[in-house]
Amino acid sequence: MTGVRMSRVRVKICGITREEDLDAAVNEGADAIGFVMWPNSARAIDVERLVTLSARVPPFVTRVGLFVDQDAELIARCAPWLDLLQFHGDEPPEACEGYGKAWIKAVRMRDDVDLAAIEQRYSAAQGLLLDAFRPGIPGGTGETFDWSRIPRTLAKPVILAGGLTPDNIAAAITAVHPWGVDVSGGVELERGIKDPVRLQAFIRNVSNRGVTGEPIQ
Ligand SMILES: O=C(O)c1ccccc1NCC(=O)[C@H](O)[C@H](O)COP(=O)(O)O
Repeated sequence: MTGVRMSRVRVKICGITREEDLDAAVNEGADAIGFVMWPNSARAIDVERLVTLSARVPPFVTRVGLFVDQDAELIARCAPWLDLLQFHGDEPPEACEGYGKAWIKAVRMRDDVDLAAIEQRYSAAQGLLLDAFRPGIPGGTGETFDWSRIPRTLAKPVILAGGLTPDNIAAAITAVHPWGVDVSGGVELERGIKDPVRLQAFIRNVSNRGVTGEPIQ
């Protein structure tokens, strides 16, 4: 049987801290690389490391910087080394703008979250990254959430995150039909250290799916 490939699901590998992990992700075909600039994370890098790692990213791979309610001055210092900003805190929309970069809004899927209202409020965001909610932890929890809570009616591209692994990614794509997927802990040996085997399996398992979640023949 020949499958019709309508589109492909984009993959972001998040929490990159080392050159070898960056190279492995890029060589496997990652569309985007995430750098955690929030200093309280075990996956955090500083601006100096960002400059070094960012320079290693080839053309057509998106460099994404993650921020959690951080100073405008720090974000502005990072921005020249990034293609896209990802905001995980309570930043109002105005605080996400003014850096000359496209940005996405990370939304933690608390029980009472109103995605339609968030989409309206953050209307200038390029997409919504939907992640698990755990009190006090702004991201990278390694936990999934109930994917059926994501309405099909959102206008913005959805990036699915939270507890994705090589084993559940096919089911996640089938359930959500996301524009993209984002993984950190599911491809790690330990925090900030990626496992090349899991990385390869994750990206290959995404690449084998179209937007319908059906295998591509
Ligand atoms: O990874 C972190 O430590 C982190 C800290 C603060 C804000 C965001 C963070 N990560 C955000 C990501 O984009 C993760 O990739 C996403 O939350 C999924 O993580 P995981 O559940 O481990 O795959």
